[in-house]
Amino acid sequence: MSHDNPVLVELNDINKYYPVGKSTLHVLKNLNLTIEQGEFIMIMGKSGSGKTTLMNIIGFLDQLSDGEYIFDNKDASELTENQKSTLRNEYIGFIFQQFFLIQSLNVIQNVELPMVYGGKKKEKERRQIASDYLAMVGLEGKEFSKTTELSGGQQQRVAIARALVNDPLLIMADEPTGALDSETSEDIMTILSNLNKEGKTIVMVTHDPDMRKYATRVVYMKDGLFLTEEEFINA
Ligand SMILES: Nc1ncnc2c1ncn2[C@@H]1O[C@H](COP(=O)(O)OP(=O)(O)OP(=O)(O)O)[C@@H](O)[C@H]1O
Repeated sequence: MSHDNPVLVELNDINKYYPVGKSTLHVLKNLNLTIEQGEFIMIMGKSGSGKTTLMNIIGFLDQLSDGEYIFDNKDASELTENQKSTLRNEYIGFIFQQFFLIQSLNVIQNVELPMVYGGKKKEKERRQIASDYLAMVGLEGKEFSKTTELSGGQQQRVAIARALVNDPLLIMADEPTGALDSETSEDIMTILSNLNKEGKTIVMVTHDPDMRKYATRVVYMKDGLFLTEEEFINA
């Protein structure tokens, strides 16, 4: 891996504990991870290994218990909740297995939403940007459809467009193809892979080894620890 690119994410010795009854569950164990701009990181591991917890910490959806998190040269521990939600909206685009589209809004309104929250762009500009991204993911003509009228693959395309409209530094994708058939999964992965080739940094969680071919780097997890590929195969 080259070290020419700026570092976007730096996790130093982070731990995450969850209280479970009277005891605590140690979910992430002294993890160190550096992500440079332009990488496509695939976090692989079985159910319960801690992938989603790690993603949630990187995406400012959850707090670490201890350790240091530097995002885009900003120390997360020094950010207020308001600063974190602004950062989440402006710098990070989220894609989830279950799409999480808002059914009471049509397709283009869903895609506009992160710009509405951002409050910086006028309605006409928002509409134009949203429609450009919808065209980019192959959904031209579906702008005013209900989200419930779309196939799973189309819904995930809407979610990808929504994740992109604020031109985020980082795309976080948690099992983005988990609810899709294999052909549709490949279409979605081709979109993500092309975004990465154009320079977007992507972190994706999966338990599907076939997805590794899209990554520039694979991170293996088991029981809250990072393993080498060899350790992972033998585990
Ligand atoms: N809020 C919580 N409170 C208590 N335990 C939790 C909480 N969230 C997750 N855990 C536990 O932390 C561990 C890691 O969970 P996590 O969801 O990060 O794993 P995962 O690798 O993403 O699994 P999956 O592939 O099933 O989503 C699991 O043992 C889980 O039960």
